[in-house]
Amino acid sequence: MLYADRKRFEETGQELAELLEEEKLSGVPVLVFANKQDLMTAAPAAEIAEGLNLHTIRDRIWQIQACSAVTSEGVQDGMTWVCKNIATRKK
Ligand SMILES: Nc1nc2c(ncn2[C@@H]2O[C@H](COP(=O)(O)OP(=O)(O)OP(=O)(O)O)[C@@H](O)[C@H]2O)c(=O)[nH]1
Repeated sequence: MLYADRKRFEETGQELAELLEEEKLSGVPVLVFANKQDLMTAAPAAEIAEGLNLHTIRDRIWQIQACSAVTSEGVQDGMTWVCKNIATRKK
């Protein structure tokens, strides 16, 4: 997911919250890539986490990973997190 537009954080956060209510996704870990970090204009990961209200997620583990698809920085770290946490499903 790419979030470049700060005005849409609230809307995106709402959509994410609705998605996470889906029964099939119950307890499934959430990883958000804060992409485009090679650009000065990119919102920092902390700002995205705040904007999407990730800190209100209590029913599963979640992570926000700063990355750049252009330089590939952070991409591997995010995927490693997925591999480590994919089997953990909070009941
Ligand atoms: N500088 C930079 N550009 C990126 C990065 N990731 C994607 N882009 C560029 O951003 C543009 C949009 O990429 P898409 O994959 O179409 O993403 P999108 O979600 O449809 O659109 P955005 O809202 O721009 O994220 C393309 O020109 C990509 O090459 C990145 O990490 N850094």
